[in-house]
Amino acid sequence: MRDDQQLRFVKGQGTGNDFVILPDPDGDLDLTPELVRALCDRRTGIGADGVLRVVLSAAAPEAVPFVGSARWFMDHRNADGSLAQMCGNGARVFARYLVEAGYVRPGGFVLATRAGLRRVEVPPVGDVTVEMGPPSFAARAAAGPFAPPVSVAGREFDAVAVSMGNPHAVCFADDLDVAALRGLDLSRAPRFRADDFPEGVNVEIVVDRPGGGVAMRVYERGVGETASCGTGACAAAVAWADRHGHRPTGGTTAASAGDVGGAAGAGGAAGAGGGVGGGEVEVAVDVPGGALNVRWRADTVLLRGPAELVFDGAVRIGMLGGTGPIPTRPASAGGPSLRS
Ligand SMILES: N[C@@H](CCC[C@H](N)C(=O)O)C(=O)O
Repeated sequence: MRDDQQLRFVKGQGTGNDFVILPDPDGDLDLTPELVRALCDRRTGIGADGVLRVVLSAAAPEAVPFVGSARWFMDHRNADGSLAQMCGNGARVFARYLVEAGYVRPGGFVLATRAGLRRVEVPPVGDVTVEMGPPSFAARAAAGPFAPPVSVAGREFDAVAVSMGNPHAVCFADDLDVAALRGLDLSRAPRFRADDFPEGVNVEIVVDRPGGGVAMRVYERGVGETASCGTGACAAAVAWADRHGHRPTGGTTAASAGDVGGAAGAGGAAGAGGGVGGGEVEVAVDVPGGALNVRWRADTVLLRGPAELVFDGAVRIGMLGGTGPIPTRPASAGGPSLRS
């Protein structure tokens, strides 16, 4: 519900990666970068790492190709107003919202995202799982393995470039333990060659976790340091497993279905340190905001973790720094503006 002055929202978070959820089923809201920045401002707005606009696929021009497969489109924006292809924690929070708001029954269903269709599994209570699709390791055909230099926290790394729909540079800090990882200064943006990451990149710093798996911190494209990043956790997990020679075996899992892959959320030992079983590789990923579980299968990666709705309310748009009345889509326009 909204009027010219107020915009209703729900605040959600998954392992501390937090989002302003804007219900906009019919796509009436013109979600400008300025409005996103104002909502996400932690001093003068609600405060969040990003915005999740909840819109019917039929009302989102980008999602029209998915209308037959996914009723809802996750319109994710970074806190700086930019678009991202995918957000793993966002997808889990978005799915939890759809269930709690009564739009979808608990269980398995499919979301439309800018990276394509993503199957989620939302139990009535407890962790939410999203099927993230297969990772893609970047390689430079002629020049051998691609190890782009990345400078972050005052250190230089040869990163592992992994796409989870969005770009990641995974940096292994082999000489650091978890305590030393916590002590790094991530206040400054990482540096990298624009040619290596023309769309920018999310940067993960990764160390071994006692008991197996990894601990990581992340500097997100379009946000800054965050308490967690779901796509980053998947990128870190598969890069770590691959580095140790652990790759999933077998072909498409029995439960897979078309381009959204297998049934998310089935099986898997919570908190497993890292191991291979039944053809899949399971990796525990600790982030500053909590713990995530990643399972890498031959055809997809499953991300599991908490997703909570924290509070809801109405924001007085006129009071947000630099914004005027709520921007609405002109009746003649084909859909909401997707300027980045
Ligand atoms: N926090 C997200 C990733 C959000 C998008 C990212 N900042 C980008 O620009 O690619 C996640 O949980 O995956």
